[in-house]
Amino acid sequence: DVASSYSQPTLPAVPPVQAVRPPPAAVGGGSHSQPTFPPRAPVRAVPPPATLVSTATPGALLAAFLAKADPSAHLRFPLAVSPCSHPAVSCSADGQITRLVLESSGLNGTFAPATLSRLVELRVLSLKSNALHGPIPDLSPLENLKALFLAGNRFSGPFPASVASLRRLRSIDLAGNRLSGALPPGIEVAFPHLTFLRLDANHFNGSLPAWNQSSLKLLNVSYNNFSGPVPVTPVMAQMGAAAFAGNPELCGEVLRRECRGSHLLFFHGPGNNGSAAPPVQSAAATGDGPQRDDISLPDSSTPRSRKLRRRAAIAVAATAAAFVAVLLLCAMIAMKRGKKRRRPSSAAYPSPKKSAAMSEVSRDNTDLGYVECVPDEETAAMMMPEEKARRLERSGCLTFCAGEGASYSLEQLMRASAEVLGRGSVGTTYKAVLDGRLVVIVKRLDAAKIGAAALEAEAFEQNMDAVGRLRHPNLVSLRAFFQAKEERLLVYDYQPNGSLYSLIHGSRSSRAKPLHWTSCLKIAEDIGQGLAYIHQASRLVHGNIKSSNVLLGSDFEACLTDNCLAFLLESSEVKDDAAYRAPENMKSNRRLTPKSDIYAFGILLLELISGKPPLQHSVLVATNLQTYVQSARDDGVDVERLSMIVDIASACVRSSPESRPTAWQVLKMIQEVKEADTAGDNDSDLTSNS
Ligand SMILES: Nc1ncnc2c1ncn2[C@@H]1O[C@H](COP(=O)(O)OP(=O)(O)OP(=O)(O)O)[C@@H](O)[C@H]1O
Repeated sequence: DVASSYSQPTLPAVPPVQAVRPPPAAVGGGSHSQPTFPPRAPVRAVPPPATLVSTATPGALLAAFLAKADPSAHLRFPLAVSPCSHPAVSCSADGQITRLVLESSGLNGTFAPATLSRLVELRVLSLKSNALHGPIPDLSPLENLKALFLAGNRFSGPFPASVASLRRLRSIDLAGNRLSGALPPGIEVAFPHLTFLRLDANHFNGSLPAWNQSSLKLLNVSYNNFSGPVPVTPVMAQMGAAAFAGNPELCGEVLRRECRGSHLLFFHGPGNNGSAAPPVQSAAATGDGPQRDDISLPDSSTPRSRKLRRRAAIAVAATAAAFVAVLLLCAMIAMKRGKKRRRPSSAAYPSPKKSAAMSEVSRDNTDLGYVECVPDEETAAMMMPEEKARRLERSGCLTFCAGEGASYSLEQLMRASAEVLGRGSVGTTYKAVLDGRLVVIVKRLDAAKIGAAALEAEAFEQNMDAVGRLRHPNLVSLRAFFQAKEERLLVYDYQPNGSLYSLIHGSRSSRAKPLHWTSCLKIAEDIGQGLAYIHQASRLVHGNIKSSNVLLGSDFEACLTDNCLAFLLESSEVKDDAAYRAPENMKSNRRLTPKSDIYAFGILLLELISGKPPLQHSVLVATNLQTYVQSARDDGVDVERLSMIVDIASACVRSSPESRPTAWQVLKMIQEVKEADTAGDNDSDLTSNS
């Protein structure tokens, strides 16, 4: 029994999760009943970059950049007119570009050297959430740059040394790329004003620098291959263990993981040759700073540690003072506006049936008289999520998640043209187009379906804040959320290629075959990656895994959506898809756990490889799953490998939650089958697609 042998405790207890997906390839391979992928759009007709660069006007430099970054001219950027008139661009009085925000714009080429890097007046550059690949070019001429957001692309190569020369940088976000190698020496002191640094979900290795500038409010290096002790500086200790998670070789007291060859968890960072040194107490441990239950550091009374402690206390006090000041400011603005505006007490939570389009959302919310608290874009780009949160009044604010720059305002969101995509278990889903360019998905929660408890403002904000921090190539990102008195909206990335449900069942006739075997393995691995990340990185529960909650991204990568809305489902009488519901959750008052996600994943796996609808529990227990799946496939898939996947699914759907494998174990099992399959393909004895 493959599954039971895999579920032996041979796997690490706290394993790493590969947060970066492998190169897209498998989905769509083969000729057997595959979706027809859209053909490539024609190449933009622009002069060759060299010609453009030599003229060196901002417009020409931008054109040269787009010629390489957007080879299919997907963006339709109007290059004939001045770029300054485009909403993605801000310019100085003399026409120099100071801000360029091309997020989620479908850029899938490369970042050509000597293009944007010659826009020397740039303050903010964001190319987040595209599919740019290749190295990050030399950016050293951008001496004025304060915010650099390149997260969520496929950049490869080392940490760009040129970035380390940009001393004015305050915000750096390189998360979710394929960057590798050690960080440049001296990077910990390269940016005196650094407030925000995200390097998570890359392939960086080597030791961690000892960042300790008091300005640094957010640091995340999780899901890389860093090794050695996490330096115990007051600033790093305050970040909490999650900031360093997913680096199996990291150790030290911040992670409460003993370093090999050391019996003392006292470190002063790299460079001390691992020798034991007196411990440094973090601000968290002084009781002054935000308390984190995962950090408890030993006491110390050396002069050095006292100095560090004093500094930490000052930093925490300053942060607290700023927090109070901003709250007061927000409250004053709210009171002032509240006096001016009518605030109808009867602003009912509109029924989704009533609101067929976002224009209705717009009318409702205008009447609510919300407080607009989105800062201007440059400020937002440099603000910490915490700072943004401080700007958040209890109602009526649009909050951007996980350090996202505020790339649109609440007003733009409310003005967006929108179409209803469907009515799900927790509300209505709209596809909204902001200012005719940016497409987002807006989910409008329906209080009647969910119940008031889960929508209570503070709990809702806390939950969405946690969900908004999830960033993984196989998860649909929550970008922002909005709450007014009786309104809750969630804003997600738009996924262009439909759902797995449609792919499996959509246009198929009743005699249709299941998806190509290679695609099945790739999709199963993608979902496994996303789920393992949720369980490992955040310790949250997805709560609603099913084929309609797996969407296909621009490269047909499978992405889980509606992530971690379990808190909405638990407290309600929501009618979810019962087939995916674990037997222990059949009662209405259910507590969703990682093991209920695993059960749902098992059902989904069977659906994926058989091409048949999800099996109800009562049918499942009476079914020989091997026969059930094999009878659904007549495409020559190697029987042994097929039965290995069925074994994995069988382990997931065991009645007892304790005996189901973890998401990480499931992922490893799928990857092993996939690797065996690839090796077998090379021997050309598998998966004939007749
Ligand atoms: N991020 C997205 N990008 C593109 N389409 C989406 C996105 N999110 C949802 N959809 C589509 O919108 C439709 C409605 O989704 P919704 O989540 O409201 O319903 P559901 O998935 O059927 O039910 P549930 O609420 O139980 O998940 C579905 O067809 C879904 O594929």
